[in-house]
Amino acid sequence: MELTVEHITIEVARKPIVKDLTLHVPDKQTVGLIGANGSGKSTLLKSIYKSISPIKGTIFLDDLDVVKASNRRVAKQLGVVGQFNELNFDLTVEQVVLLGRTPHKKLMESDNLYDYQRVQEALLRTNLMNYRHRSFLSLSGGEKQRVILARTIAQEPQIMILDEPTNHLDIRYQLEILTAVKQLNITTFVALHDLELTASYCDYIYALKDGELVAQGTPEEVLTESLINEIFQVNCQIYENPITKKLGFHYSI
Ligand SMILES: Nc1ncnc2c1ncn2[C@@H]1O[C@H](COP(=O)(O)OP(=O)(O)OP(=O)(O)O)[C@@H](O)[C@H]1O
Repeated sequence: MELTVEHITIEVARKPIVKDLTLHVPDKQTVGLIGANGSGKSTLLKSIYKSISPIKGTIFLDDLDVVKASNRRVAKQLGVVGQFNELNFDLTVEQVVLLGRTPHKKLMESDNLYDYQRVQEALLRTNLMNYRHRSFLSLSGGEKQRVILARTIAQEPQIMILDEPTNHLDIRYQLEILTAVKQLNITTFVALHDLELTASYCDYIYALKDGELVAQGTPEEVLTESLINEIFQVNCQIYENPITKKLGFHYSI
């Protein structure tokens, strides 16, 4: 499934936050979105998962018009791991992951063997089998983040949108969560702050500044010292990470 965003403008409180932006996420590719705090990354992602409506432009998942389609129709295809993952009521981990099946169910339809198999697989992929009877609210921030990823995996989306999915996670789980996402082999659009993770996991990158695209291309094309200086206002030195053989970064201000 591919994502096509064309000439999107989004206003929040009458202020343009995303400005005439066009981008494309090809089938089964992992595409990264980078930019400073407040550059409009979350706002753009929210318009793709229908939490906010653009005032102009179109968003398509293959030929599904996201702006016009119902939430349920979009949720059958698209999974979201957001920045803040709180629930107001308590459920077990297994129950939270089972909620991922909701878009596929009719009203009052009960959960069946296939649903429970999807939940089990999602718990295995996110290393959460031992947590399945724990209360969600009792978990740490990083554990909650993994449960939300498991819920999204159980949803069986064809495209996944992730907004800073490594927030709250220690180094091992940062790598684990991105590896688990990559192994799903589905179309992925992910906002990340960590440029080494971006360089390691993304096939292609879009860079956002003040709601406009300032660069796009492969990690090597986009993640240059001058672009990083321009969008993050830091001095940066790039080297080859001796372990990953991908880009490494030193920063100073
Ligand atoms: N409800 C709102 N009311 C007013 N301004 C808002 C609202 N939501 C977002 N904004 C503003 O829109 C701009 C873009 O915010 P957004 O959350 O999209 O940025 P971001 O790139 O995701 O930032 P971060 O890296 O900090 O998560 C910010 O200046 C923010 O203050």
